[in-house]
Amino acid sequence: MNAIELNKISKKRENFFLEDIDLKIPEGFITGFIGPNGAGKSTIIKIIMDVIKADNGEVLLFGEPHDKHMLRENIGIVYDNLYMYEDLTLKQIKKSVAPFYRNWDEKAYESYIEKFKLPDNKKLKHFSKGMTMKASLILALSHAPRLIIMDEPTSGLDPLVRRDLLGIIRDLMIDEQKTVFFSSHITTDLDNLADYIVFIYNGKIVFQKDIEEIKQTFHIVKGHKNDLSDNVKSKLVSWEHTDELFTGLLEGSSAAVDKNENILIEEPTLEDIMYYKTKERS
Ligand SMILES: Nc1ncnc2c1ncn2[C@@H]1O[C@H](COP(=O)(O)OP(=O)(O)OP(=O)(O)O)[C@@H](O)[C@H]1O
Repeated sequence: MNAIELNKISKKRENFFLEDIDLKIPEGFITGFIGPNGAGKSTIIKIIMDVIKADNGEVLLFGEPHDKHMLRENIGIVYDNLYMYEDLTLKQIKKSVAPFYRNWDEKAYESYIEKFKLPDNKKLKHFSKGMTMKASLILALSHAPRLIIMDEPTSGLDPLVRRDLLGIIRDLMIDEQKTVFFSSHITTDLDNLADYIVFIYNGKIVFQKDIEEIKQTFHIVKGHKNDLSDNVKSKLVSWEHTDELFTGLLEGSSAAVDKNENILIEEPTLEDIMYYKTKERS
């Protein structure tokens, strides 16, 4: 079953156009949603959450069209919005939101408070950014949603807090088999976490693949500039070079270039793929 399915979604904004977006987010996995600033990630998340309407196309959540009840009960959204409640404690916020959820699980809330080591009787204005993000995650998790959507949860966090938060998400998957849809322009967050990657650029989906397929599809190719023949160039998505050396991204079988023993083939990071794919298109 797909947790999220977008069929031919379009949305026009002043200087931006989301065009014919088809997307399938499978249940039970972590899907990373990557793309540079302004690519359209938040716009798509807002369309999924019914905060803004698409001009055309269809959104299905667990196979059903949008409906307020289904959205509230089944989706936990985690983003940087708790600053609106900075004069309240997490306990006070919890008291006001819990009655809206049929499946609110007070025991789960308390165990997350303990696990994440958050003081829930302290005003949010005294929380660090990382603590606020964990608070948002606790509120989302405590109503037992089937799907957790995180919009840039790690942006603005220092590397240690980011690692801590990513560890929490990983543990959630081991313990509870949640479905997570996680947008980030910090691709290193997703290198060892995501099962699937959706890559968006300029309002278009560049690819959606599982991590294994990505490893088989993309290769970093390196060598001396003299080995950057027209034949090698024709196989590369894009490349760059100094006076001596070149580095590029190959999409497809590495057999296309590995006959040349001076050429090195390496596994790319998601950042490499995003970098060279956006170079191709710019
Ligand atoms: N309310 C709005 N009205 C008009 N244009 C908008 C509005 N919100 C966003 N945009 C434009 O839509 C485009 C996509 O923005 P969006 O926030 O979806 O990108 P993003 O991939 O989430 O980027 P980031 O990583 O920077 O958050 C941008 O060009 C942005 O300027």
